[in-house]
Amino acid sequence: MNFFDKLNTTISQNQSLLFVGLDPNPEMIPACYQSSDLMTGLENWLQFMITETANFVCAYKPTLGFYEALGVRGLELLIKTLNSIPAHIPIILDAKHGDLNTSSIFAHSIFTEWQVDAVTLSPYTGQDHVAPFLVYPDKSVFILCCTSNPGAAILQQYPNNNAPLYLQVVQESKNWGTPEQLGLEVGTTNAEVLKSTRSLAPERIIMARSIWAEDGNLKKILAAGLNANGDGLLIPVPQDMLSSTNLSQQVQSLRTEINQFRSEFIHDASSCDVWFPDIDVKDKHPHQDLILQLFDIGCIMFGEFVQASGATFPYYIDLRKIISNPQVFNQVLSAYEEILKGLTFDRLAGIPYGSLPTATGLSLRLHCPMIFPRKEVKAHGTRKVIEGNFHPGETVAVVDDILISGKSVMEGAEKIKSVGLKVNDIVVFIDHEQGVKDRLKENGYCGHSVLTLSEIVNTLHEVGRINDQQLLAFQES
Ligand SMILES: O=c1ccn([C@@H]2O[C@H](COP(=O)(O)O)[C@@H](O)[C@H]2O)c(=O)[nH]1
Repeated sequence: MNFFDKLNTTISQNQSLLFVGLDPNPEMIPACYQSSDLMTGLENWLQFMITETANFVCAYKPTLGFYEALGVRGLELLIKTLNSIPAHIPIILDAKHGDLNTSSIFAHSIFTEWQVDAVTLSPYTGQDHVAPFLVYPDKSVFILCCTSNPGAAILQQYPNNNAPLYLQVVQESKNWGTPEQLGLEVGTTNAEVLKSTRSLAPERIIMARSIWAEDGNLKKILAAGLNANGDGLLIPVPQDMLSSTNLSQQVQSLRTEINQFRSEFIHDASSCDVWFPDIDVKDKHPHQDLILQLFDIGCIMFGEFVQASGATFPYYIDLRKIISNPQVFNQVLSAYEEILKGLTFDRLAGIPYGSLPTATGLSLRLHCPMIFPRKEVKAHGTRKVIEGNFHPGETVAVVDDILISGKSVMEGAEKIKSVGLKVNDIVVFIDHEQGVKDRLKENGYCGHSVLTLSEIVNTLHEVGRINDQQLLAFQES
C-alpha cells in the first residue's frame, strides 16, 4: 500500500486529520517523565504519546533534528520510537536536509531501513534533490512551502503579496511529483496563506504546521485548508497538549471539533455527503465502515427483488451508485486494488455497464491499460467485440461488481478470450456464494471477492442496521 492509501485508510479508520509530532524535546518534557536519566524519561514520554493517540490520529511526525541533537543515543531512541508506532499508521519523517550529495543514500536509509512512509524536504535545492526520494513508488515527500517564522516573511513574500515566492514554490513543486507522491508543508497562523495555497493546489495534501499560536483560529484554518471533500489537510496536535496527562481525551475532543466542522463544511460546499461512523464495535469486520456506508447510501437493499433469472431474492445490491459518492468509491477501489496487486496480468477489463467506472479507476491507480468487452456488438463502424488496444496472447484480469450465477461475467470473459486474450482471474466486490466460485473454477477461472454476502448481512445485523426478520429471510434464501 502506498503512503497516500495508507494515510487515507488511517484517516477513514480513525476518522481523524490529526497528526502528532513525536519530538523528544527536553524543554517540553512533562514533570512526571523527568528522571535522572533524560533518555529514559524522553522514551517513556514518547511511548505515552503513541499509546494515548494511536486510535485518534492519522499519522506521526518525528523530527529528525531533535533525535540528532541527542547524539548516538538520540538516534537509538529514534529507531525505538519508529518501531513502537503501529504498522498501519503512516510515519512522516521531518528531515529538511537540503544536501544534494546525500539525498540518494539518505532516501535509501529512511525508506528501506527505517521504513518511514514520507519525508519533509526543503525546496531550494530544486527537483534534483527531491527526485531520489520519488523513485520509491510507495513513498511520498512533503515540500516546505511556507514557515511561520517572522524572519522568513521577507523571503517568502518576495517580491510582493500578489505573487509571493512561497506560491512559486507551490506551483513549481507540483511539476515534481503526482498528488499521491508529493504534498505541501505550510506553517502559518494566517488563514489567507493556506487559502492561497489550497486554491493553487486543490489536489494536494497540505500538512499544516504552527497553526495554534492564535486562539480561535481553527475554523478559519480549516475553512481555508480543507479540500472540496472536507479532507486533504493534516492538522498537528498542539504541542502543549502533548505534555498533558489526559492526552487521549483532549485529542478526542479536538478530533470531534474538527469533524463537526468538516461535516458542516461539506454540507455547505458540496452535493456529496461525507459519512462518519455512528457505531463503535470491538473486533469489527475490517470492512465494517465500508459495509455500513454502502448500506447508508442505498447500495444494499432489503425487500423482495426479482433477479434476471426470474428468482426472487430478499435483497438487491446496486453497486452502480458508488460513482456518486467519491468517499465510498475511493474505498471500494482500494479494496479491489489490494486483491489485484497479488495477481499477474497485462490488462484490466470491466464488464459493462456497471463495472466500467470501477475498472477505469483501477486502471488509473494501477497504471495498467484497460479494455472492455462490448455488451452488444455494433452493426456498423468497426464492429468490435472488444474496445481498447491489446495484443493477442496477453492476460486480462476481469473486474465485475457482484457474482450471482456468474453468467454475465463469464459471458464477458468468453468475449475477451474470443480475440486471443487469456483470462485467469475474475475479481468482484461481492460474492453471493452458493457455489458460484466453484462454477467459475469449473470453467477455468479463479474467482476473488472483497466481501461475501453473508459477511455483509451479518455485519449489518450485528450493528442493528437490519432486523432479525431480514437476517432470517436472507438465511432462508
Ligand atoms: O443484487 C444484484 C444481483 C444482480 N446484479 C447484476 O447481475 C449481475 C450478476 O449476475 P450473474 O447472475 O452473476 O450474471 C451483476 O453484474 C449485476 O449487474 C446486481 O447488480 N445486483
